[in-house]
Amino acid sequence: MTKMRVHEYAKKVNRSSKEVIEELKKLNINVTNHMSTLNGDAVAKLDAVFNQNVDAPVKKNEGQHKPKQPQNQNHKEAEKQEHAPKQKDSQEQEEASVAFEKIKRNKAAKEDIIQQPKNKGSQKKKPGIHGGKRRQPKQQQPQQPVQKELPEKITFYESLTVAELAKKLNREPSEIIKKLFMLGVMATINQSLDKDAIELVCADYGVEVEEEVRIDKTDLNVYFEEEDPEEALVERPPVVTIMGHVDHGKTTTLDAIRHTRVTEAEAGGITQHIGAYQVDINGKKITFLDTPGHEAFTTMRARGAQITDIVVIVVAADDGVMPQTVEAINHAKAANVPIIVAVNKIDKPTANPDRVMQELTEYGLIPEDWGGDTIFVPISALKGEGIDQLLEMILLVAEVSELKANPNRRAIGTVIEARLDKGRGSVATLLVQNGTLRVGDPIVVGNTFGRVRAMVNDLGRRVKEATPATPVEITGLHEVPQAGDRFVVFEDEKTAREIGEARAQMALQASRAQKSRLTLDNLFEQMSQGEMKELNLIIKADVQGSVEALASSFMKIDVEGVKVKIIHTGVGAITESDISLAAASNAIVIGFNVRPDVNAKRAAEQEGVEIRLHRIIYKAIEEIEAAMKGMLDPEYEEKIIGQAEVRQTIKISKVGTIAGSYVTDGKVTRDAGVRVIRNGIVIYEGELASLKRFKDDVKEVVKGFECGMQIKNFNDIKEGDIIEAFVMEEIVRK
Ligand SMILES: Nc1nc2c(ncn2[C@@H]2O[C@H](COP(=O)(O)OP(=O)(O)OP(=O)(O)O)[C@@H](O)[C@H]2O)c(=O)[nH]1
Repeated sequence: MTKMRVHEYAKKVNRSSKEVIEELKKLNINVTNHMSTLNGDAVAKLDAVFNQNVDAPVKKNEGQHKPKQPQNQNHKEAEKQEHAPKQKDSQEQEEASVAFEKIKRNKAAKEDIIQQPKNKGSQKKKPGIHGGKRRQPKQQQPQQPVQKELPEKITFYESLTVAELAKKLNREPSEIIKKLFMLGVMATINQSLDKDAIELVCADYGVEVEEEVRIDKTDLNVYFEEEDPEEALVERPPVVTIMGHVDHGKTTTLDAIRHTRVTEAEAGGITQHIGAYQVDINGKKITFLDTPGHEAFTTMRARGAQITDIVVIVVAADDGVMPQTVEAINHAKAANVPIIVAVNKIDKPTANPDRVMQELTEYGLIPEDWGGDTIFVPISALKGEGIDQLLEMILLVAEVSELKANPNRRAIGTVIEARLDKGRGSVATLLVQNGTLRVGDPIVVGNTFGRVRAMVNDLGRRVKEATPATPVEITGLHEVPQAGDRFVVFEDEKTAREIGEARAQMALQASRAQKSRLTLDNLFEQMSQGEMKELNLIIKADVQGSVEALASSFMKIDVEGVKVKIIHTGVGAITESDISLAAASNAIVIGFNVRPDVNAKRAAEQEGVEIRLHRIIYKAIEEIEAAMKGMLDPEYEEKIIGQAEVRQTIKISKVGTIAGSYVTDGKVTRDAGVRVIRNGIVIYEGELASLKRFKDDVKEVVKGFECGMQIKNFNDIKEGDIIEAFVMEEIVRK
């Protein structure tokens, strides 16, 4: 005789658990709640009460033929008809609920085999689900299917369906479904399981799981994260940026370094400004970024490119620490880059290097002599004094930093400068950060791509390759990239083209999305940024009189010096040409007693043109005025959309309490606000953390269906609680 729980029985006879419990009380059978187990005797007695076929068999293979169901199933069908919501997904919900029913019954019947969900045509496809070739239908030999060994480890990408997971684990899907059920997860064979569920099942089998991470080839940052084997790494030159307050001598210092330290052989070369240069000190190179100031440094950083290894802060000894000195220190600190202080202009009689050092201690830059670890080098950039020491110190800091790169890989790096040259096309200075860049390399730079046609170094000489930390100017790109863009060399031109084109496409879409049209909501913002002198309006109304009345009233509005300008008026519906005019002139369209036609509506959506419809003149005026003053607050009112009854609570560690509920009225939506009502009293108000049908997150659940709800920051949910769902609806301005 079958044992089952009260709620299972209630479901079977299509009654509420409460009714069943009441009947049981009448029968003098003691139960505590709907989770209580009923023995066969009790079930038989209840069957008699509820007119069930005593011992109605739960057929093992009923899934094969849908109509052959136990009598009670007809009740279910009837119930479903009754509650059938007009929702699109009602079919799915029904199917899911049939499958759920079956799992429950089969569990109750302690069956070994759980039927597959009764999806359309699933009977025929069944062998396919098992891989197609293994044709022996498992149902025919339910005795003891030979179990294959469990794998030690499985991998997955994003998610797996129950069937896929079963295959990976060498288990029958039915077994997985059962296991999931035991673990509190209702699932059907084709349902996809998230990471948590997969891990739960695998942990239960003692199988290790690993989520595969697939690389997005179009994301250039990915190539920067690849690590090189330790043995492939060799020392590379440091990349240095010079920062400091205006007129403290950044440019003079950069010039002094450039002129004193260009190697003998290269001395004849005329240094070119390509945005960076290298100097050679006894065989060791240092790369200087030739764009002094913070802007370049922060722009690069803002774009995610950290290319500087050491910052030299130039402070004039006759002037001391100034605002931009502090700014420079903060930038370097934020980037976690070591700082060397060059105390400049020591040739000046008014120079007071000690004062500079003293002042800098306030910012945590303490000289070694005073017990700190910041290197201070007194220099006179103008006279070329102290430059050697400065360079030596840079090399010392570089050595401590152990800067390394792998020259034997495809190059990656960052754009330092780029421009369009009349004769040569797109010209970009690239700093190779890792690998070696060669002429002919297929390359993606920012959102453009190409092949390195020619390469010129900082001395204006043509070179064939550029090793790590070397700046070179290249030609051969289709478009001009931006400073701070990253570049990556690819194995072949085809890949570079594909990735470059994909990136260009993505950038285009992003920029389109960004190009925000004028709306009432951003009107004030645009006005306050001083970008707007006039507010362009297009007025369409039902009669000429209204057009004129509106136009003259709008013209009188003057907020913060921004005037309303009527660029077009007309009688009749809002048309597509009104929209294109609005789009071209960044205007808002006001419709008075008229509506946009279909094409206009579509065009407005596409172009992001705002249309405001009104029926009362003063409201139209008020709205525009309020928008210009930045006082356009949306108005909301609350609307109760549904109610659900908590029938069961499930505690999941680390997650919280899930309220297994039944929607008794209206609907519950994922984004609705919720109130927990106990004995007619609101005990909590908040929002949902999750709304699920079985294992699936859903947007809404309608009357007559069960769902699992979790309330954000509230776990004190109890059986019998009522959950009221409400939304705040914006009142449409008329
Ligand atoms: N006496 C003396 N004057 C210097 C020294 N270094 C720079 N100067 C002078 O200080 C002035 C400013 O120098 P720049 O190198 O242009 O300073 P900067 O920091 O690059 O200035 P901005 O580019 O305007 O931010 C120039 O007139 C230089 O000649 C130095 O060591 N001694």
